Amino acid sequence: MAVCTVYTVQPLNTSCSISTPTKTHIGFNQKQVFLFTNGGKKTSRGRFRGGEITCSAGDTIVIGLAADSGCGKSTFMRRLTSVFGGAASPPKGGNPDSNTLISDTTTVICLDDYHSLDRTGRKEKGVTALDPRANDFDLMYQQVKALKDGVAVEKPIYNHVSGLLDPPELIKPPKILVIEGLHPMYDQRVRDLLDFSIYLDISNEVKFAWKIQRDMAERGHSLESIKASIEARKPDFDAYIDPQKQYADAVIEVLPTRLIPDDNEGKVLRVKLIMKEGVKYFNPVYLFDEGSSISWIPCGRKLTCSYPGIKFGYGPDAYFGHEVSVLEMDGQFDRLDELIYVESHLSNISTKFYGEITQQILKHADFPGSNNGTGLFQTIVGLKIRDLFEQIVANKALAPLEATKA
Ligand SMILES: Nc1ncnc2c1ncn2[C@@H]1O[C@H](COP(=O)(O)OP(=O)(O)OP(=O)(O)O)[C@@H](O)[C@H]1O
Ligand SMILES: O=C(CO)[C@H](O)[C@H](O)COP(=O)(O)O
Repeated sequence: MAVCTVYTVQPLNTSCSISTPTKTHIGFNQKQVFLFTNGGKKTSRGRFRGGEITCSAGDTIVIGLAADSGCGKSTFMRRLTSVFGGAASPPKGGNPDSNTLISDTTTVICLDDYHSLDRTGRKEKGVTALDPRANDFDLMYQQVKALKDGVAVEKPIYNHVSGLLDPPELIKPPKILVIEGLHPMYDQRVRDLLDFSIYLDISNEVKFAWKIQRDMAERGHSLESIKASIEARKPDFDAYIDPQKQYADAVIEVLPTRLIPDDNEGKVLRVKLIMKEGVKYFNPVYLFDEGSSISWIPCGRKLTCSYPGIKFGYGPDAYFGHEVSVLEMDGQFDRLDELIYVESHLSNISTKFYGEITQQILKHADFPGSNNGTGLFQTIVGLKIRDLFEQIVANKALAPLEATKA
């Protein structure tokens, strides 16, 4: 009796479907496998003890987060991990300069690890890290695909301290893989692997203000060197990074406030959450009335607002030819606990209990942006990703039942 390809599930508590020429058959949870004849008949079942069995359809969902350097990716990742109830840390006992962060549910890999040229190599060739020629998209694709299919990979490490490529580290397939960095949506093959994608779109004025805050105040760089570094990156940023936002399912756009005329301090922010319509497992958040256009100044009896106040906006729009819903917040909260008032007027936020957004923000009050739309919208996107993940898992669990009915 010939046995056809055998598949199993690598992570526990996941399921896996198997296709034979005659029928789709279903794998099993908890490291158990079925063997199938090439006619599609089940022959035996037992515990998986390792070997050559691989999974035909992995259960890892892949999230892409694109942004320029210094635009809040790490902060966003910390908020996302917290929504899943854990803290992330680098692989235990591994390279201390690893860029990877692992928690119970999520593994965040930094796409800088796919730089094909190290710092000296880029200098010699006169290319920046943003240039596709300095990155290995074939390897990025192969490894993200392998992880999505449930197969562990030996991923390279780009060492930001030495500027060199270090020996690789082992990455096992997680429940949720986040690929963050400069190019998660640049290569179509990688883009097609994404279950959801986000772009952090920080306007030049705000990027400059944040860079000054971090690199001048915290790292001792001069104003001139910060300006020069931003200018040097700009052509490649415009050519290779910025265009990725057209592919994103959600964009968080950060702009200077309109509440203070000619403001150039970059402290008060106007933040837009642009949500694509029609994305599977993603229902955009809305304010008051889905599909209407709303302008709301919540400052009154329930919300303390000092100058320049707070203004919300919501409504339908178009973004790179796609239908989108846009939620906007201009200004900042005086008291974070009063955010509950705003939260209670938002719908489709995918919280598990009343006040979950406010609780998350209060928990991380010290993270940058907790008092404005960046913190609020990053938290909301985190909740939407949790919801998307839970829907995908629930759907996969139903698939075997559906298949047996067929
Ligand atoms: N929402 C925010 N509001 C104000 N400042 C912020 C915000 N997010 C980030 N920043 C500023 O930008 C800096 C970089 O943030 P973060 O480390 O999250 O970015 P990053 O994209 O991960 O950076 P890198 O890629 O360089 O490691 C922070 O130290 C802070 O000064
Ligand atoms: O744009 C970047 C992404 O974080 C970095 O500039 C790039 O990874 C190169 O890093 P380094 O300056 O440490 O050599």
